[in-house]
Amino acid sequence: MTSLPTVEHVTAALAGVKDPEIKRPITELGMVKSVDVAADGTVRVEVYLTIAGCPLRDTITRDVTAAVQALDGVSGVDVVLDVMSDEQRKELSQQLRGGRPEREIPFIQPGSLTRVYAVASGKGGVGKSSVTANLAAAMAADGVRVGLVDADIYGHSAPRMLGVEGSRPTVVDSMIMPIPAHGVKLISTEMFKQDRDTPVAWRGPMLHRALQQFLTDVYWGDLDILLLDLPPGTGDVAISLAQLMPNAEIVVVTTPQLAAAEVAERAGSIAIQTHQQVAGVIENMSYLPCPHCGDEHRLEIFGSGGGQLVADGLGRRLGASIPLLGEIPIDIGLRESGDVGIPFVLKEPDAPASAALRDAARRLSHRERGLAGMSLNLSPAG
Ligand SMILES: Nc1ncnc2c1ncn2[C@@H]1O[C@H](COP(=O)(O)OP(=O)(O)OP(=O)(O)O)[C@@H](O)[C@H]1O
Repeated sequence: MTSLPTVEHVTAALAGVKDPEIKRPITELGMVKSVDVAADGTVRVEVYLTIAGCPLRDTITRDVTAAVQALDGVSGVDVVLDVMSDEQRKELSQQLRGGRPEREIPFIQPGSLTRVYAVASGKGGVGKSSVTANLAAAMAADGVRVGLVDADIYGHSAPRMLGVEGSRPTVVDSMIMPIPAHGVKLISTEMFKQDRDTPVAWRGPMLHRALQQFLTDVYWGDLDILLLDLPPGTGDVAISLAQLMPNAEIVVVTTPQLAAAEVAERAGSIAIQTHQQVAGVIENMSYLPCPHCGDEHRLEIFGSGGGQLVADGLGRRLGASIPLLGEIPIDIGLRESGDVGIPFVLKEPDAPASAALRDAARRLSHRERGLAGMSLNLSPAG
C-alpha cells in the first residue's frame, strides 16, 4: 500500500507550478492558501488568484491538479480558488518590485542587463510591426527572455499578430502583468482601449505618460531583450522614448524602394539628435522568390538596395558602421500568419523569410554590448 503524501510533499510539488503571467512559483508568490491531505488520499489545495475573474484561472487549476496528481498516494485533487485581499496584492506588488520604489524604469538602472531596441520606420506599411512581432517570437523560441511594448499607438497590431487580441492584462495593486504570447511578454495600447472601435486620440503628454507607464508599471521580470514597436515616422513617441530611455538602440525597417529608404533614413537619423545608437537596418519585402524557380530567382517587386542605402547613409551621418541585419523576402504566408495570430517564424520555420528573420533576431540578441557612453567604473592605476 502506498503511503499518503505529506503537506510538505504537496507544497514541494506546488513549487513547480508557475503563475502563467508572473512566471514565478505560486508558492513564492503567496498564492497557496492551504493544503490538506485527507485519509483517502484526496488533496485539497486552496489557491489565491491575484484578481477576481483571473483569465488564467483554468490554467492555474490545471497546472496545480497535474502537479499534485503526479505524487504517489494521491487519489484525487480538489482545487479551490480564492482571491487575494488588497493587502495581499500590495505585498505581492512590493515583492515583485524587489524593493524598488514605484515609477522607476528598471531598464535604465545601473547594472540593468536588458538590451532595449526600438523598431522604427519612415512610413507606415513597410512591415515594421510584422518584423518586430516575428523578431520577438524568434528570440523567445531561442530561449531569450523577451518583452515587447507595442507603442504603435494608432496602428497597434502586435496583439493580433501574436494571437492575443482583446486580452486584458491583470493589474495587481497598480502593477500591470504583461500578456504572455508565444513566449513573449506583450503590452499594447490595444489592451487599454475601452472598446475596439474607439480610436486612441492621444497626443504629446498623454503619449509620453502611456509610454512611461508601460515602462514603469508593467511587471517585466528579468528580460534579456525589450523590443518597442514605434509608430511610423519621427513623432512624439520616438522623442519621448529617447527621453525616457536614452539607452534604447534604434532598429530601422525599410523596403528596398529608394523613396522609402530616404524617409527611413530620416527616421533613423533622429538618433543623432537624441544621441541614441542605431543597431542596424532590416530590409523587408526585399524580393519575391520566383513562384517557378524558387529563391534562386528573385523578383524585385519594390526595387533593390534600399536597406543597404539606409545603413550606409546612417553610417555616414553617425560616423559608425551600421549593419544591414537582414533582407526579408515577400511571403504571402507571412501576412496570413499575422492575420491568424501565429508568428510566421513559428508557423513556417523553414521558409526563407523565417530564416532571415531568425538570423536578424540572433544578430540582435547576440550583439556585443557597445561601450560607447557607458561608465566602466574604472579608476586609473597608480
Ligand atoms: N515580408 C512580407 N511578406 C508579405 N507580407 C508582408 C511582409 N511584411 C509585412 N507584410 C504585410 O504587409 C502589411 C503591413 O505590415 P505591417 O502592419 O507589419 O506594417 P507596419 O510598417 O507595421 O505598418 P504601420 O506602422 O502602419 O502599422 C501587413 O498586411 C503585413 O501582413
